[in-house]
Amino acid sequence: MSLRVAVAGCTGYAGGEVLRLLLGHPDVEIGALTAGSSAGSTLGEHQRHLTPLADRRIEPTEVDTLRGHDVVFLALPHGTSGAVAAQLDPGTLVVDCGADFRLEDPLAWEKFYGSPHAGTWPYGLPELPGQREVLAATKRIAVPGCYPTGATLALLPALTAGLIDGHDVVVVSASGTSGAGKSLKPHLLGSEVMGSVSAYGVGGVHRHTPEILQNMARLGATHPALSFTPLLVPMPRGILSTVTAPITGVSAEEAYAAYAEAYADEPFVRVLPPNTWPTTASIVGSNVVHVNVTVDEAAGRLVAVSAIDNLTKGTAGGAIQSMNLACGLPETTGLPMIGVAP
Ligand SMILES: NC(=O)C1=CN([C@@H]2O[C@H](COP(=O)(O)OP(=O)(O)OC[C@H]3O[C@@H](n4cnc5c(N)ncnc54)[C@H](OP(=O)(O)O)[C@@H]3O)[C@@H](O)[C@H]2O)C=CC1
Ligand SMILES: CC(=O)N[C@@H](CCC(=O)OP(=O)(O)O)C(=O)O
Repeated sequence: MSLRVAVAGCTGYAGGEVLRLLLGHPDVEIGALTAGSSAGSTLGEHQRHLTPLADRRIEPTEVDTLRGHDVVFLALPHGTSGAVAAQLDPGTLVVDCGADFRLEDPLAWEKFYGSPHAGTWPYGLPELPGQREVLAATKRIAVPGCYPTGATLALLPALTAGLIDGHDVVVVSASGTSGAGKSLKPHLLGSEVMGSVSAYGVGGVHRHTPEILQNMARLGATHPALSFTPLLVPMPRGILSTVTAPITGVSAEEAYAAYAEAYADEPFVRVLPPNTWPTTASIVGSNVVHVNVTVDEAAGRLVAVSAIDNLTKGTAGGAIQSMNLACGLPETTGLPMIGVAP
């Protein structure tokens, strides 16, 4: 099979990672590359690491340019995907790396994004129960946010195995700076970021809060309640999430066994050996998630930790994993399971 694939937003971090992975995908031919103000320049001027595509000319993001492809990846700012997707053929697979179609509740969308809700597409997290079947039958995929991917995969076995009920979940996630995109932001200047860790979106206001809650409900949380705090750390890639929640009558060994069983057949999720804790350095550049869990007996809480690469499993790798399912390809096709170290 050779899928002709277009990437809109090819000069950004998400679009660049989609292209890095597509270049290693055996069933893909790279078609149109589009962006905004960069149209007319070559990809090599923006993505020096994508050497095989360095001389490719970037086109404006127009529907006529994106038509005629089997798959279109949208890696555009929030709020721009809906108008483009609406004009694409219903038979074209559209994979949106942005947030526009992730949330089911229009009120939650309006509260956290401050714009009208564009709609809801099948959610591109294959590890959710029943989701592989949904993704195999769709032409529209909403790629999860990077924090929701890390937090949800840290929580999944605890909720599906009934270790916790989800009424008091605390998530603290430390992210690398690429999560914020390439555009210039004063708080991301080197002098501001280097040598410092900072909290932001504090107090339940980060826009990934409703997305994590939506996933918790889907995993069986009866009264989902979440406190989510993101941290910005001076590294380019990676997210380390710690998740805690009240637990009663379950030992650390039982919690570990539940996680090991839940993820035994997942190609991209590895539960580390007991008392070995995830590090972002181990998964950078790969589509792999490292997870572990224990019970803090004194606090009466389950503690789970996950590490993902925000651009790979957290965006582009997850997007291609879902594309593979939607195109009837083996789910792991073209996706790296090997990180880069040191
Ligand atoms: N970074 C991450 O970890 C993650 C990002 N995402 C999502 O992916 C999307 C892109 O994010 P990211 O790559 O970080 O952002 P960047 O700012 O790095 O890139 C944005 C891209 O969109 C293009 N663009 C901007 N405005 C327009 C426009 N009006 N019309 C057409 N193209 C436009 C830019 O082109 P130009 O160079 O011409 O301006 C660039 O290619 C966002 O929706 C984001 O939420 C999702 C998960 C994680
Ligand atoms: C470090 C950092 O700034 N991260 C981004 C999240 C990036 C991401 O996954 O989010 P979307 O796809 O929803 O934009 C943020 O907190 O806004």
